Amino acid sequence: MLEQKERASVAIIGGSGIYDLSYISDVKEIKVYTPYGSPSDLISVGRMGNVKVAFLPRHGKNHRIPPHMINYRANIWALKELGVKWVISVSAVGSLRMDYKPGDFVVPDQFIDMTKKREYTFFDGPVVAHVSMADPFCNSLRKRLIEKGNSLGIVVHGQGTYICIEGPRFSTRAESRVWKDSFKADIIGMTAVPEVNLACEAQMCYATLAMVTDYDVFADIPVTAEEVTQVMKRNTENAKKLVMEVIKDLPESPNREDCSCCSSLENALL
Ligand SMILES: CSC[C@H]1O[C@H](OP(=O)(O)O)[C@H](O)[C@@H]1O
Ligand SMILES: Nc1ncnc2[nH]cnc12
Repeated sequence: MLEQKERASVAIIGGSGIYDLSYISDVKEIKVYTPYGSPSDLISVGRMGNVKVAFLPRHGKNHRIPPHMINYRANIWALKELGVKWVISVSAVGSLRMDYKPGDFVVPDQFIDMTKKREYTFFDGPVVAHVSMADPFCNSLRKRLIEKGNSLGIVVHGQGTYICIEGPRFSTRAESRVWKDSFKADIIGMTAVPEVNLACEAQMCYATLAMVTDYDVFADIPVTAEEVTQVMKRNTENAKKLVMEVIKDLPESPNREDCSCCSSLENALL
């Protein structure tokens, strides 16, 4: 049940270090109720130019929810309730390769799921769905982030495999070696799964703008939470600018010729 009649076509889910979005005007904070309980926080609904935008801080405003305790289903459900079609997730990630440097952005095209105990689906029965995850991130939205980033002179790597660990702890050195050398993952974080899966089930276009904050634990000095937030703070302006420029040019609804996100359930339901 919705408390009000606010709508938005685009949502930004802010990760570590991004708890508000200065570029939104006419902001109203709203509470959205879902069958899965409360989203991570009130949702800010406002405008960027002519586009109606919703903003949700994934960990809550004071970073009080750790990655394994986030109610991903409530978050995605709430955004769907608001009419959201496009979701841009901003996330801090560790790098597993030297050429993806702290401060660079990556727009991942694949993920590897190493999480252990999350709620991964809206389809717990009696309706059963097996949604394709071959290309989990929306290619149309990814392309917009990459091209706009390049035109703004921001370093955006256009490909990457995001390995999602359960957290909240960081990896051991042995684990990091496996992610990097055996699994050939490029970046590491704790939140893309099941956020992206659920967005696919909800037939929304979803892409991650990942900001590299550290070299995980294969560097001499292993990553710390303090390091992640400091690097993120120094680079949030670039993230916000890029997101805003992409949103300004987004059509109200995705074009079916550019991606198949809004028909993801067509061959998935049993
Ligand atoms: C603060 S260090 C680890 C934390 O940062 C990332 O969060 P997010 O993806 O929401 O930016 C990572 O996934 C961990 O949750
Ligand atoms: N090295 C790392 N491992 C897991 N999540 C992260 N978020 C930012 N850096 C990370």
